[in-house]
Amino acid sequence: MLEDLLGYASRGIIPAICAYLFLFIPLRFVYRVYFDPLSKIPGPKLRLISDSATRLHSVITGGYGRFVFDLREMHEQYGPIVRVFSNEVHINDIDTYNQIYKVGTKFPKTAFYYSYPAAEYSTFAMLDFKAAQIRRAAILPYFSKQAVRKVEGLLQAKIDLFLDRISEMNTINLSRGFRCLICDIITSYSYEKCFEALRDPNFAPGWLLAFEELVGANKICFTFPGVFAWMTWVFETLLSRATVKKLSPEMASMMEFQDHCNTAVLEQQKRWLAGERNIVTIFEQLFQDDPKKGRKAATKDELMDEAFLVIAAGMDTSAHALTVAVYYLVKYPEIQAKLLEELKTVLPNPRSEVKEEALEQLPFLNAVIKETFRFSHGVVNPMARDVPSTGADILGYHLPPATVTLSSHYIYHMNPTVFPKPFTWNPDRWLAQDVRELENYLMPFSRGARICVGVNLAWAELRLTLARLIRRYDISYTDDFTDANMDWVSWFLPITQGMLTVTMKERTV
Ligand code: HEM
Repeated sequence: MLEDLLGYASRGIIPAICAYLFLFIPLRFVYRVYFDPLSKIPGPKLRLISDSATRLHSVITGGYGRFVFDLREMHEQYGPIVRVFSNEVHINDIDTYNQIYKVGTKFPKTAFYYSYPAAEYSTFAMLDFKAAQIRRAAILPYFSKQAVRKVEGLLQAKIDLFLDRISEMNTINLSRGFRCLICDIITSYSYEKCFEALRDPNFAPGWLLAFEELVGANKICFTFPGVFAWMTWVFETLLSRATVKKLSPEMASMMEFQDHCNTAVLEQQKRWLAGERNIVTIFEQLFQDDPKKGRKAATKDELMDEAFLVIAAGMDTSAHALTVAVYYLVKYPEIQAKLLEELKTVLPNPRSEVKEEALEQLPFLNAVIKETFRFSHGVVNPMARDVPSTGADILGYHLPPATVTLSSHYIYHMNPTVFPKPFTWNPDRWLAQDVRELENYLMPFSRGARICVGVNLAWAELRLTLARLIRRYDISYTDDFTDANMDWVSWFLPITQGMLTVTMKERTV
């Protein structure tokens, strides 16, 4: 009986698979290449055989991590718009970028690319314009320039600790040190729960190592977000924490880290609801309804995901930018010397203190940071936005509703016409008479309705940390450091192949 059933099943399944492979896929390929609405858009045709197969291939070979480099070549070959998946086009045209990423845009985020577990209920994953605007409006006041100025003391205190800690170390892993610094700033600033990462003897707390280990999972997370969400659900809901620990200590460590964030924000909510008002938090508005603004108090899931998001969004981005800056300042001593001379005008002694306000006035420091942002990119995977229900006419093609448009900042930051010798780190280019065109092509924080919430905080972190670090220490690479350590691949953020390891000597004058 069972054998009969299996026989019938296999007799049905095998022809179905054959029909799918030898009839459906070839016919669909022909349709995609010659007949569908995107068929006129140039691009490599083989990718159109199967999106899933192309993605799977890139996971196995690591190709998706190099996708942004391939995109540059594709644009050189095919022009400013390239069809990269059956329903996705990548665009390299600044006017189109500024239309898609403007305030009041009609292009929402693409669900497929914004469904990360742990950020599912956060601002980041909100697709609806109105809902996102309401949520952002509740958080943005805590990230305004004035708000960041108010907590400058907190930033300075963490930077003091960082600078003192490195004086105790022989060799310093700066990639990790910067992450610890930024993590402690964000967690203290956002919900009073400093993770004390800077106090770890080697800037290597367990959760940070877990973060690094889990980068491999990014391959799945950013190539097949749905699959990753499902795997995370299994880890979180079906398995006990002890089992997760046995199966994947890294995953367990990450979950513990998340638990800390969750506990901190929920504890704050409890205190706030009990009437306490003297709380350092960026979530105060989210603890309460605001009928005038059409906002309901955030749910538990929303609060927990927002708490995790600020670290996920703010830690590696800022820390990577700091790493890139120091890497190049050590590589080019003459540029570092020029910066040091400028810094001495506001920091007379190696251990002097300085306010961000004074650093804002230093042209070369700000040029160094802009050139650093051009190289660190922020989010480096192409950001995905859907064509609205009206369709869109872009670069001579009509894109039907729900076509996915992709834009990689890397492509703009490395534009050779706007930035001659684009791969040369050269802060002086930002000191030219007219830098409007350069500014137009620099968008590490994205633009418009969904621009990064933490821009002012990130600038303050970069200005204060770089100025005080370079003024106080003479930095050299360790003997085993090589430039290859700083090569990166793109797993949403740029992930370097190794660490920036340095030795430092206190300056005496
Ligand atoms: C150098 C530092 C940083 C860079 C380059 C950066 C870059 C970006 C970019 C490009 C986006 C848009 C992503 C997308 O649309 O897919 C973004 C979003 C966001 N960033 Fe940042 N970021 C930085 C630091 C921070 C910091 C310090 C925070 C807060 C602590 C933060 C919070 C956020 C949030 C909440 C969003 C989501 C906004 C939304 O979806 O509406 N970022 N960031």
